[in-house]
Amino acid sequence: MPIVYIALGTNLEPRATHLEKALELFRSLPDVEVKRVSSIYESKPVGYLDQPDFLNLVFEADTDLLPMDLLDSCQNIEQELGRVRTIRFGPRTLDVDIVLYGVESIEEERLTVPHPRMQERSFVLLPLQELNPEFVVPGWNKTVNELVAELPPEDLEEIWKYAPEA
Ligand SMILES: Nc1ncnc2c1ncn2[C@@H]1O[C@H](COP(=O)(O)OP(=O)(O)OP(=O)(O)O)[C@@H](O)[C@H]1O
Ligand SMILES: Nc1nc2c(c(=O)[nH]1)N=C(CO)CN2
Repeated sequence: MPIVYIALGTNLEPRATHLEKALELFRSLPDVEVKRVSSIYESKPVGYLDQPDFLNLVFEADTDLLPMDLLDSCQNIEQELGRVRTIRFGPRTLDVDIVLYGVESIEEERLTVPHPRMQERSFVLLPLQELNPEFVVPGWNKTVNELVAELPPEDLEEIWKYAPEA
């Protein structure tokens, strides 16, 4: 059964509630076993800047779902949390990204894994580093620790860590 890492992000209040609710929905899926959840990280928006700050976390899960079925489940949970897609990279009640699906590299129209922007995102790499620092990321052939070390120093200064989710 592959271990997967899934990233959650939210920048519309109540942000912490959206993360809690999303984890609850993932925990209720019969084919997904949530194993560990990172701390919550707060950071300024990356990309489209004129929007509120984000809360992000990453969780680790075992799953029997094939990648596309896992993506469907992630998108269903996004919908349940009421996300309305407007501006690309813009505000959202919940964004769910599949960061890693075991050691697989996937290039499909609807799904690219490892997530194609993970290596430039402190809000993905820092929570992932908490959970699996020595994991070798397929495609980059670098560990999570090495990818974190390559982030610009300011990206590590402008991100705030809070206690792990219960
Ligand atoms: N690894 C992945 N995880 C989740 N969605 C993915 C992934 N790879 C490709 N996608 C596709 O990306 C599409 C757009 O996703 P979304 O609207 O969440 O982008 P975004 O959140 O604005 O940007 P980003 O993907 O950089 O977080 C989704 O419909 C999905 O099919
Ligand atoms: N800090 C932060 N910035 C972002 C995020 C996010 O989750 N956190 N998600 C984005 C689009 O997916 C764009 N910018």
